[in-house]
This record gives sequence, C-alpha cells and structure tokens, in this order.
Amino acid sequence: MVIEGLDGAGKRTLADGLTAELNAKGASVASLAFPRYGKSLHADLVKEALHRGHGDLADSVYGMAVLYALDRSGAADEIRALRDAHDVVLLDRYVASNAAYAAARLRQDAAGEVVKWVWELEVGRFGLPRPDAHLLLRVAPAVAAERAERRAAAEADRERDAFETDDGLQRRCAAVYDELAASGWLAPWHVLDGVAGVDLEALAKSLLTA
Ligand SMILES: Nc1ncnc2c1ncn2[C@@H]1O[C@H](COP(=O)(O)OP(=O)(O)O)[C@@H](O)[C@H]1O
Ligand SMILES: Cc1cn([C@H]2C[C@H](O)[C@@H](COP(=O)(O)OP(=O)(O)O)O2)c(=O)[nH]c1=O
Repeated sequence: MVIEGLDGAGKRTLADGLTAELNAKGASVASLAFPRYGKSLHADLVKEALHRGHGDLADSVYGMAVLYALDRSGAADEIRALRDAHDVVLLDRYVASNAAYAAARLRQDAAGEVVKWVWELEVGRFGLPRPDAHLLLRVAPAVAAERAERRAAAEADRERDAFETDDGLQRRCAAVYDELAASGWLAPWHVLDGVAGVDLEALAKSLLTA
C-alpha cells in the first residue's frame, strides 16, 4: 500500500497513525519511506542535490528521477520479503512520486512522455513490484506548504529543500497526482481528504478486508 501526496501533506503522520490502528487490530505492518535517506547512496545524493550540492545535478529532471528510481531498485528485494512476512506493507512515496514530480517539473500532464518513461524504467526495466493500491493524501498546496514550513521550524535537519520551496511546482504536482489517481495509474487509487482528516479506524478496516 503506497501513500502519496505533496510535501507536508501529512504522509508520515498518516503512515504512523495507520500502523498503530492496524497493529491494534492484530495486523503486522512493515513500512518503508522513499527516498531511503541514510540507507542508500542514491537517496543521499538526492538529498544533497536538493540542498544545492553536486553542481547542476538537481536541474536535471531525468537525472534526479534516475537516482530516485535506483534507490527504489535497491529496495525491491526487501519490499518483496516484507510483503511475504507481513499483513500490510506501507510505502511512504513510491514510483508515482517520480511520475508526479517529474511531470510537474517538465510542465507535462499525466499522459505525457515522462510519466510513461518512469513506468518503463521502474516497472519495465527495474522490475519493481506493483503496489496493490495508492492512498492519495489530498490537501491544498497552500496547506501542505504551511505544514512543511511548520515542520521545518520544529524539527532539526528538516529545512525545506528546492522542491518544497517551489510553490508552482507543488501546485502542478497536485494536479498531476489528481490525474494519476483519476486514471488509476499503476494500481487503483483511493483519495483521502487530508484537511478534513482521515478516519483511521475505517481505513484500517477496509485495508484488512480488501
Ligand atoms: N491532519 C493534520 N493536521 C494538521 N497538521 C498535520 C496533519 N498531518 C500532519 N500534520 C503536520 O504537518 C507536518 C507535515 O506532516 P508529515 O506527516 O511530516 O508530512 P509528509 O510526510 O507528507 O511530508 C508535520 O508537522 C505534522 O505534524
Ligand atoms: C520518492 C521520490 C520523491 N521525489 C521528491 C518529492 C520530494 O519533493 C522530494 C523529497 O522526498 P520527501 O519524501 O519529501 O523527503 P523529505 O521530506 O524527507 O525530504 O523528492 C521525487 O521527485 N521522486 C521520487 O521518486
């Protein structure tokens, strides 16, 4: 099960809440968050590039997308093993993040070139497992930005990066996410209202009966 949404939408908070709720129902849950900072060299290069390291690396949409994809590729066996050992595997961001952000950066929509390229690279070539479903945690870009800003102020080592501070990018990304969800890209999508709040009990129940 993949959780997707803008920076600051509340994905990590949702993953934590959902894990607690599922555990309370007796289900075993494993979670992974992408990029895997501190665990993958590719992810660490991403983080450094987003904070102005490595020259003009962050300017390359395809270059950055390859790094995110290589990070996931290195986790493919782990994901398969977790899937075999647990009732639910929660992924905080996955292939769809690459599709949404790359399309938004290139001002393409979900039917554009780069979204197809991401699918071909990550699913076709790297053989990443397809998820059962996505949860799109939908909030207005302004709300996500405010939450990301508050988090940056409260937590050490969470300064907002080059993507997070780009309001136009976040707005375009929100639109691409809506299109990916509407077209059922890669797997079915369930849209959750991240402002009204998510009914964790009902969500956990529906995941376990699905
Ligand atoms: N439903 C919510 N209402 C208000 N604030 C929230 C909500 N969910 C998360 N937050 C806060 O917003 C910030 C970003 O949340 P986080 O879960 O880290 O987002 P993400 O993982 O999507 O970037 C955090 O400070 C978090 O405490
Ligand atoms: C996982 C992933 C993230 N991204 C983007 C979304 C975010 O703006 C940025 C960093 O990921 P993010 O999950 O926001 O990390 P953190 O909040 O801990 O810094 O990378 C992609 O463009 N492609 C991907 O495949």
